[in-house]
Amino acid sequence: MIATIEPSVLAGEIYAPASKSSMQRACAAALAAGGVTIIRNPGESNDDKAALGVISALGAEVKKSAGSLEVQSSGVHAREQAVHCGESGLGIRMFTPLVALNDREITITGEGSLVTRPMDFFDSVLPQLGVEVHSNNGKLPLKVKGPLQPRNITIDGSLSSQFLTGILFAYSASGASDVEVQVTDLKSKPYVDLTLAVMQAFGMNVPENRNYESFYFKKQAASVEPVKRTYTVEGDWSGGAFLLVAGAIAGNVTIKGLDVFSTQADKAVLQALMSCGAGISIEAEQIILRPMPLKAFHFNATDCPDLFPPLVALAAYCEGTTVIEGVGRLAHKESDRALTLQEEFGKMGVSIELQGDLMIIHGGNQVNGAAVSSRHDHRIAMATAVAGLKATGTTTISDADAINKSYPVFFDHIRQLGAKVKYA
Ligand SMILES: O=C(O)C1=C[C@@H](OP(=O)(O)O)[C@@H](O)[C@H](O)C1
Ligand SMILES: C=C(OP(=O)(O)O)C(=O)O
Repeated sequence: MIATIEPSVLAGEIYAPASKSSMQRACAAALAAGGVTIIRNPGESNDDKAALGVISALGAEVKKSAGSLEVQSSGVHAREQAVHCGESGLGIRMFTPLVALNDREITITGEGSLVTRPMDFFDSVLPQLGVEVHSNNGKLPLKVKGPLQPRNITIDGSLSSQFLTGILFAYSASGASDVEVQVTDLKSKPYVDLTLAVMQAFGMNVPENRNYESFYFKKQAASVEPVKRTYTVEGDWSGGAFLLVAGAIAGNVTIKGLDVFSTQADKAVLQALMSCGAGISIEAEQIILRPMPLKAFHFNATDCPDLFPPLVALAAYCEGTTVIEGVGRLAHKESDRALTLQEEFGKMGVSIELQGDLMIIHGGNQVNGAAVSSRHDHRIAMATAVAGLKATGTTTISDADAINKSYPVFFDHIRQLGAKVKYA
């Protein structure tokens, strides 16, 4: 799909989409905790659909009705020999340890950029937990044969928090008792808070977080009886960040459905918006943005790496030199995002330097509409679209359907806000 964006003035209100981080965790928890779960506000992104496919393959019954899903589960009991994680990094890293609770060999596959993303973690960690693993030199497909046994272990958290999320789910689901997961150099810490919050909401055995260096499952007797529960998927601060930035540069917009008390990492976009002098009012039920002259800002995105793309779009319109820390976190996303941002924004006349862990964006100059490519990275498609709203001339984005990974209605939403956007 090619999307075409013309300079636009935005006005109106919109609900943020469902968070794929919250939705995929809810799927894992509904499977692992057992019982009956009603999931309200379910996400419909490709990553969310993949998660539903995985939990069905692992034994859950999923029934859809308007505005909600019902998931019935008696724990992890695979009924397929293969599970497919689509293109979801969280999906494969969270579900692989859960797949490994089974005592027969199961193949785990993925597609698109996921086949080139690193999974070596499993080669080194799962055998320590009694799991046989075969990977394709640290990449997909994986074959695992459990059952995983929770043991005291130390893992490396520097590449991604997603592996820890998977280990914690699997330990909890397999009755871990008096066992500790130690983690070194953990990055993206708030995502682990979200994992623990979802486990808590599902009545799972939640480990004690000892300063993000150790997660201790205390001694426990029997597991809790499966119950009936309702979980509402949170609005998405990651997708919402694009709407907030669009409002800050191109119009008066009201965004609803974002919980300011969420543990989502990307809620930190509010700090960046405040530091650049955006016209922002944060109210109980909504956030209102209006365009104001913007100034360069300094932001550390080490623990919220998905904010780089919307913040680059914001920085392009901020007078002066913006510095964003955490570039090292971007190499293994859907694309090598630091380079992709540099090259695609470069086509729009936005100069970006990469200096070690720092991204330096020279803002406040004319931003030109241009022919750019998402490189099949959903956040690049959305960032260039937002930048195009205030650019001079037309922006065309090829491979724009990459948005389906996290926010399939993104272009519809900005159109509802008044963006001049065409896609076919
Ligand atoms: O747990 C999650 O929901 C996610 C964690 C982050 O990954 P890392 O932990 O690899 O930074 C983030 O980039 C990803 O989009 C979603
Ligand atoms: C990197 C992302 O997701 P994941 O790692 O789950 O594929 C993302 O959504 O930007």
